[in-house]
Amino acid sequence: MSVPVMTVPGEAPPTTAAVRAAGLRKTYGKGETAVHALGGRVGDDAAGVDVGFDRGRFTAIMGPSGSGKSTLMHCLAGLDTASAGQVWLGDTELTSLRDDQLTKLRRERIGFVFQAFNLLPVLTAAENLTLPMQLAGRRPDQAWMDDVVARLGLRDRLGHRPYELSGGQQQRVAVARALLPRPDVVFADEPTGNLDSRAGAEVLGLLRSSVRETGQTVVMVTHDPVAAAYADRVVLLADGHLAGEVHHPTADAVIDALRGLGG
Ligand SMILES: Nc1ncnc2c1ncn2[C@@H]1O[C@H](COP(=O)(O)OP(=O)(O)OP(=O)(O)O)[C@@H](O)[C@H]1O
Repeated sequence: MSVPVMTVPGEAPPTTAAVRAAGLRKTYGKGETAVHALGGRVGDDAAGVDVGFDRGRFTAIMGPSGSGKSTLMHCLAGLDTASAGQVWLGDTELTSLRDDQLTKLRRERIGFVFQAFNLLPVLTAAENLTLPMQLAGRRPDQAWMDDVVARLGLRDRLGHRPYELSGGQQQRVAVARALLPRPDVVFADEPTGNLDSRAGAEVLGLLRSSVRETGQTVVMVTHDPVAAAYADRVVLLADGHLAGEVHHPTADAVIDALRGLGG
């Protein structure tokens, strides 16, 4: 017998993992200079990293410098290959794909927001926004584009080039660019690292509302407990291993959890 799924208006629907990893390990280099960035050494007793990121939720990844946050994100996003273990994006196992298949998957199903905005300086905001979809041979849905542009407060900036925009405006273009193809997951790597606190709060609020209002899945690496408090859940890493979680985080709860790691 199937059980009806009840959703309450205004609340997120029940979730399953949009992206997950099992037994994930990453080692850089070989021999004596090898760095076991994630999950320890292959063959060690300790298991690799098992972690899932719920669909329609905002998750932050935190931990001390060198704990493996970027490595985890890069492996989850198919930007780096795993040394062992598996990564799935929905039902697709990334770790079994060839490079060309991974490139296609990243283009079609993953959105990225980086600390450095990564906008092309010769293109207008509008051209930057639509470039990834054009490269993928897709046409953005006009109503959806209008909605994203309006929500991100970019309507009167679309004809501007990046150097004519503030850092906060540039990052909002980068967020809109990531949201436009309706990706399975948006990965954000220190998205507020180059912004002042007000512009940072705007960008985080936009990521938050994309999760709440459109069910977008967001996974964000950050050092900032205030930024992490915008998330539904914080996953903590230490020395390349999972080291705990904070649900419904406040900045203070995150600071306490990081202190517990010695971070
Ligand atoms: N390409 C690489 N080659 C060799 N070692 C690497 C490489 N990338 C990362 N590492 C090492 O792997 C470990 C984890 O790095 P990673 O960048 O994932 O940590 P992080 O938690 O994101 O750090 P930070 O907060 O400082 O950005 C570190 O010891 C780092 O020096």
